[in-house]
Amino acid sequence: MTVVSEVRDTIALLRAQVADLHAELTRNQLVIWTAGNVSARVPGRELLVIKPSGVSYDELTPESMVVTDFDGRLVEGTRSPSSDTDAHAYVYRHLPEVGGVVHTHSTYACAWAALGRPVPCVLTMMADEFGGEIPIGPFALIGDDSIGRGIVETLRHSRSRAVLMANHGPFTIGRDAREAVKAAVMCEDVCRSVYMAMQLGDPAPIPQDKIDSLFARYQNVYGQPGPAGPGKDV
Ligand SMILES: O=C(CO)[C@@H](O)[C@H](O)COP(=O)(O)O
Repeated sequence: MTVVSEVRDTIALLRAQVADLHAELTRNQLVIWTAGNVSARVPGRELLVIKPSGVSYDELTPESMVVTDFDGRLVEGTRSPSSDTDAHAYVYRHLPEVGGVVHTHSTYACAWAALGRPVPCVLTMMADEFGGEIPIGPFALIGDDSIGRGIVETLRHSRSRAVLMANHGPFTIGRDAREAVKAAVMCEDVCRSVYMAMQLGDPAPIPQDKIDSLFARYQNVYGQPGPAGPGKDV
């Protein structure tokens, strides 16, 4: 029995979930052409499911998803994995609580990334979802561990599920892939709202104790009780 066959059912579910979640990127207008990707950790294994590189979102199916190890090596599938696979794998290797990673080039988040300016916490939704500002990560070139390292170093000591990699764009994390997609949607929305606020004047910061209180409520009470757990919008 191979390592993959032992988790075949799990991988089948993740292939379907990851393929479906790419449709959320287009539905929420977070990507153009093929510029963005979603992945999911295979629980208990050093494996991840991610989209193939450069394939149109319309063509993505569960079968076209690929499985790689945490060195980005293809384990299952016929196509080359996303060019951001090394970054996703680095996050899974170093942040064990993370089950999903998303990268997009959404417009407003990229505008903040181009400025290299963190997004200040001036909206309750930011406090809810990100627990504070959305930080900027270092400039890093694609092709080795440097993007992953920048994501992990920035998010390791932050409550934020989003980082804007300088001159590049947003990477988001979650306990699963759906949560990481939600963070990507909310990241773009608050980047747009705060940008608009700044056209009108100086947005008012939220005091730290209020941010803490909003974050605690949203993470622990919001949503439906039950197996999905608090903070899950099932
Ligand atoms: O940021 C980049 C390239 O700069 C990537 O996110 C690509 O734009 C999408 O890559 P694939 O997932 O299709 O390889």
